[in-house]
Amino acid sequence: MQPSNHPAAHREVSAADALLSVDRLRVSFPGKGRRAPATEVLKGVDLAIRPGETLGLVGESGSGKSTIGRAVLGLAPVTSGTVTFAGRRIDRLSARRRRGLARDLQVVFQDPYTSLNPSRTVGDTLAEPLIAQGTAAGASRERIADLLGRVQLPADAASRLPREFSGGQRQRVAIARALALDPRLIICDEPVSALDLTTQRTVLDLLLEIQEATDVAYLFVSHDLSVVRFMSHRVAVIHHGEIVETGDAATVTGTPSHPYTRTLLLASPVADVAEQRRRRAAADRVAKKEQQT
Ligand SMILES: Nc1ncnc2c1ncn2[C@@H]1O[C@H](COP(=O)(O)OP(=O)(O)OP(=O)(O)O)[C@@H](O)[C@H]1O
Repeated sequence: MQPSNHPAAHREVSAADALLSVDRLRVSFPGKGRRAPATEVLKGVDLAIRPGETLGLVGESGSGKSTIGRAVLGLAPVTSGTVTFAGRRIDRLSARRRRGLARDLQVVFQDPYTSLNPSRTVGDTLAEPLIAQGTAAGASRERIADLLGRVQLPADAASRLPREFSGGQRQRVAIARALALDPRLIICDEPVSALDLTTQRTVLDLLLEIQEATDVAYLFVSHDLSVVRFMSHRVAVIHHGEIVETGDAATVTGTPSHPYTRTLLLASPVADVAEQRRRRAAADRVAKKEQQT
């Protein structure tokens, strides 16, 4: 394998510019049996995101994408390394301080069918973070109407239950909940993979519109290179728990320098058969050249 170009690329974002910085992050999960060895899932990951920026994180299933998001949220066991948000270390926060961080750091999960409480109305779901942060009931009703408008759901959605909505509409509710406290960063963990193609596009467009209006930053996790290319300013590629390539989205997804990214690019479906042939030919040429050297 070609050496990673990652350490140099990580310096694209200086510590002073970063809203989120993940440095040499290692995460291990304990083995299943008493004697089973621990599995190291993240092996020294470095990432940085600027305010208002989307960093796409792409890699195949099991590569460790969600674990990065979960570690940032304090939900995965960090063995070593640091996570810094807005200049403050957040990798070893107490539960109370972690709750305080919810104002600035939110998440949208993959599955809109399990991420919403089925017995709570949409209005109650949206009120929860507002009330937890001390917003008065009257002000939160207004805010809920505003949030529903922002995600293009009707005002009467507040009195309905999740089961009355389609997958795409539920994901809009999850996005509205994430936006409730005007966060600075949202971790979007495969936010459209459970949706059909047309619905995917409308949800992605909505996320872009929200970013344009609020300057929120996204860590956008997906196994789908074409979705990541569409959404991201910069892209990081993860393979077996290591970042193998980072750079601006057009370069990483158009002329990748790491063989693994080229494999991902070939696996990414394109409607144009001629374009797919061109990609294959280009990849074959690079592979031949590498064999010769
Ligand atoms: N709580 C856990 N305990 C043990 N192993 C875990 C745990 N969570 C994740 N893993 C393992 O860590 C590895 C990375 O998982 P992760 O969910 O981060 O991958 P991913 O790239 O997001 O893949 P996918 O797109 O399929 O979710 C997998 O092998 C997974 O089985």
